[in-house]
Amino acid sequence: MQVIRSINEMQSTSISNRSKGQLIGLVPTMGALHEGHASLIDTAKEKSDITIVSIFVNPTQFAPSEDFQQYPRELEHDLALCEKHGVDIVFAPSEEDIYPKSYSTFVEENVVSKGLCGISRPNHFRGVTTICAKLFNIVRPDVAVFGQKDAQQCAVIRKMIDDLQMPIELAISPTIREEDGLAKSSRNQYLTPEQRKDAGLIFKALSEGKSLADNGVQSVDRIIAEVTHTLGTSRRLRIIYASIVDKMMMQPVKEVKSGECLIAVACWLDQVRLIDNIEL
Ligand SMILES: Nc1ncnc2c1ncn2[C@@H]1O[C@H](COP(=O)(O)OP(=O)(O)OP(=O)(O)O)[C@@H](O)[C@H]1O
Ligand SMILES: CC(C)(CO)[C@@H](O)C(=O)[O-]
Ligand code: BAL
Repeated sequence: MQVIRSINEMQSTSISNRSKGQLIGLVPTMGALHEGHASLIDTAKEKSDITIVSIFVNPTQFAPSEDFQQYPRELEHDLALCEKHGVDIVFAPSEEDIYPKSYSTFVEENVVSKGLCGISRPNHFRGVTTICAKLFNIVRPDVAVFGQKDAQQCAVIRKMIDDLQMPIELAISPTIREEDGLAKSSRNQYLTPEQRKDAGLIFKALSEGKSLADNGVQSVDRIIAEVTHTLGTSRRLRIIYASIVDKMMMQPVKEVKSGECLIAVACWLDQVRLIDNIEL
């Protein structure tokens, strides 16, 4: 496995591999890798000849009040996981190379990114689309793999790829969960044992909502009432949003149509912000 830190070296390596006809798969990450990331790597390996994992904690997607400084950085552990899963190249650029002092160009999607997390994290997706556009230009992937756990992120990236005619296939990998259903996430590390117990309520609430829909309930209000009721049973949990939206544009729906929408939630578990979703 090769570890590349230089942007120029990553770009020339990819250009050379592409010229040999090799398909390149990219898994963009912020590191602190877990089984969720591992399943994205496995998906990338199935779809490409060369699998590249990028590791970069992207400052532009964090608000000044958020956890950029505190975000876990565990390069040795990450390299071991990548090696174990047969990654060919880890691309781990420095912040100064990605955003030199003179940096001034941003990519912004203006519809899909504005609701849900876009309300409480107004510049977040602008940071995500900017870093992904840069990674796509540097790594030149044929396929880029993202996790369904971040459903709005997937929809925003899909729209950017489409709007900007980027020649990239978007592959979406299912959410990998803990035994009690909690979506695996690097931020789960922040949870105390008591908070970790209450975190299981998020998937419980989503599953109860889905079960109503599976039993023919089409009323958005009825399903959201159930979801918020369950989340409300923990005094530690504060709901940021709980919405039913269409899968492509992330806009609120009036009525549940099976196969077309999902329940998305974000909440504060004390000081830790968690998101999850379930397809209906
Ligand atoms: N449990 C999971 N199942 C599937 N994909 C996941 C899971 N967790 C993260 N991913 C995906 O991994 C990619 C990189 O995500 P990231 O490095 O931010 O990890 P994370 O665990 O989501 O961290 P965070 O706590 O910051 O949300 C994203 O495409 C994300 O959707
Ligand atoms: C896609 C991403 C790596 C961009 O920084 C990040 O938003 C993430 O880890 O989901
Ligand atoms: N996986 C989402 C990255 C973030 O919350 O910044």
